[in-house]
Amino acid sequence: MNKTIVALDFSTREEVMEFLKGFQEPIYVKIGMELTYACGLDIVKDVRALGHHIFLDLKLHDIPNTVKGGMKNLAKLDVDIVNLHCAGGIEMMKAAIQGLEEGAVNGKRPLCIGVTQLTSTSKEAMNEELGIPGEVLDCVIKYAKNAKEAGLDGVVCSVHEARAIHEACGKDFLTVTPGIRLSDDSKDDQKRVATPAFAKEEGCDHIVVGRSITKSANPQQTYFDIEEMMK
Ligand SMILES: O=c1ccn([C@@H]2O[C@H](COP(=O)(O)O)[C@@H](O)[C@H]2O)c(=O)[nH]1
Repeated sequence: MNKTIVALDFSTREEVMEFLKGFQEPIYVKIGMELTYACGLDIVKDVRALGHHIFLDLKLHDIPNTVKGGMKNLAKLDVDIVNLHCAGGIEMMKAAIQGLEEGAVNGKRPLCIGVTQLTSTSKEAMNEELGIPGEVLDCVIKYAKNAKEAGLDGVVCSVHEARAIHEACGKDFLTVTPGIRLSDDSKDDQKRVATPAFAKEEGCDHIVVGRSITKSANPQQTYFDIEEMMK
């Protein structure tokens, strides 16, 4: 199974198809809000038809009944992974799993993972803007434990929290880590960043990589280089 999940943060179907043309074998891709809001959920079917694995990153966060209904419909798309915000609470996460089970295709529901704290959130922003005191790690672990209690399959976190999450929630509890940068000195919206090599060291199950691949001079080569680093 590919360790790298490529974030298809494009705004047109043409850009997606052009990018995927470079891959003869199935890869793991992430379809998020930029692409979904531009192309609708038809893009999921188009990418699936090419044989790629899909993490549908729509980060649901609403009252339990609404999330349950939303997840029931997402399950029918037969994607591999869906997600939600752990901040919605345990009741909401349990409802999500119920919805996924009700919508499951051939009795198999997508994996469901919870976003703990966005990798663009710093300690300062979490404390001062979001009003959550303490260390990011403590909040992330608390949310991961809640996710596990609710029956989720894993969480989205930064590389820096993956090891502690596996210790707290078990090695089979998935850690999916965005905020991947090829050098330590990159400065953009991501705050809790790490290299693929460090992700491997910390035992992350999957890394999510967007711009470092899609905006590189040779995206396919960059993808294969990163996959090699994760082996
Ligand atoms: O905490 C999170 C949750 C999701 N993401 C998503 O991952 C990619 C990262 O893209 P880069 O270009 O590699 O920064 C993007 O689609 C985010 O929506 C995240 O970054 N952090």
